[in-house]
Amino acid sequence: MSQTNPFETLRSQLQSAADHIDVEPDVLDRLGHPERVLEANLTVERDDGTLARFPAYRVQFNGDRGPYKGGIRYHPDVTRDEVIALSGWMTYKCALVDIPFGGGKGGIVIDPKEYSDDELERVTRAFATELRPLIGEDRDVPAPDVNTGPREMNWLKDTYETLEGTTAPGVVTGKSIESGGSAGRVEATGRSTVLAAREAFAHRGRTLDGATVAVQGYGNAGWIAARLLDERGATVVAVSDSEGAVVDREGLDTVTVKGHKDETGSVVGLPGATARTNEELLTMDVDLLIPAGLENAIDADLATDVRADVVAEAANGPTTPAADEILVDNDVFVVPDILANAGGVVVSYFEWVQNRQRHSWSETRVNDELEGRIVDAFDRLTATMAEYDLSNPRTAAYVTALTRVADAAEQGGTWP
Ligand SMILES: NC(=O)C1=CN([C@@H]2O[C@H](COP(=O)(O)OP(=O)(O)OC[C@H]3O[C@@H](n4cnc5c(N)ncnc54)[C@H](O)[C@@H]3O)[C@@H](O)[C@H]2O)C=CC1
Ligand SMILES: O=C(O)CCC(=O)C(=O)O
Repeated sequence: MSQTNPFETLRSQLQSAADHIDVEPDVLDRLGHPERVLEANLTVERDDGTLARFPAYRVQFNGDRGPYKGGIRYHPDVTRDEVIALSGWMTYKCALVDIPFGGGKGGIVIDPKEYSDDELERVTRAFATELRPLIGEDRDVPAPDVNTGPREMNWLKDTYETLEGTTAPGVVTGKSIESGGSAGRVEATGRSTVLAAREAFAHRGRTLDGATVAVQGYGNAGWIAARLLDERGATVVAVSDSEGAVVDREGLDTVTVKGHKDETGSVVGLPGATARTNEELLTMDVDLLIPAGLENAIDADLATDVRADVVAEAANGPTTPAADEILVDNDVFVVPDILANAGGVVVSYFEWVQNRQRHSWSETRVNDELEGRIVDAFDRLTATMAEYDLSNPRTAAYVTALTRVADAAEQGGTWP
């Protein structure tokens, strides 16, 4: 698998859209780079009394449409360019689904499996202390991403509020319900992936009922997508994580797989299933493929062997630009990440609104409003494909998103 730099991927995606709209090269250059990058070294005491150092980043990519918004990732392979790319994707994702946020992202270079819960709490609180001058309900609003969830968001909020001497629940989203989180936020990313896949199938005159599905990555996004597809009558035939894949052509019980992963740490070894590699999963003969792991899962070499009709990108940046072209040439409909996984940030927006209003919505209201946003964004995507005669859905998504960000920047007087 080739390791394309995600920041180059982002710039290539923006260029593909700019080729079809009236954006000057200097404006494109500006909108393809972050406004600022915080680089910190978190120093934390380990349980044995020694010190450990963790490089950490928070990137504020663009704030022309509202406060910077985006998750925080804990992973040993986090790099500065990766976090920049992720923050850029957040900028264009928020614009595409038309919520009043800019884009940001954070990351800590850490393998959380190697640390105790107490150590992870100290790391998170150390990061919150570094972030304090930069974040805030109207400035920059973090959220969960890979290897983080409600627990880490609660710690971030608590540290921020303690240091500021106030209550400010909207300073982070993805919190637990008890700490001001929203109903439906944990499921939102997987839910939007399924809604987007449903729309893509409908666009091709098909339904999800009876469709076969492979899901790469069985974390928050992947497992929820798999479970909802299972509930909607699709057959999930393969799932994976970083350790490998398991396959059952008769269909996996998604809840049983989750239980096995919670118990053993991996989907691998699931009783009754056949072991496969991640590459084999990605090239299986299925109707729907959901990459829900990390970037660069589908490169050009692998793309030629992808046999799914629809790819719905739960992960950010799973398809390299070269692979994207091959998939389009092979008539695979790829629902781009900035639409398919936008449910996470859309429900984060709902959480932020509820926090600002000191009010809470029912889960039904959250899910209904999420569905409306995703369906609208999908309709806009297909309308843009038709209007500009585009065969690549991702280019259409960026045509809309880039136009909105460029308009906001220009009208806000970002440059003379
Ligand atoms: N959590 C959220 O709200 C959102 C997450 N995303 C994206 O979804 C993707 C997954 O994030 P989460 O589910 O939140 O993370 P997670 O930490 O809950 O799960 C990640 C899963 O991916 C697996 N994985 C990692 N490397 C892999 C590889 N090389 N091959 C196969 N599986 C691999 C892990 O084993 C784990 O099962 C990321 O790209 C993230 O940026 C996007 C929007 C929102
Ligand atoms: O919920 C959010 O604010 C951001 C989630 C996220 O990091 C993403 O969409 O990639």
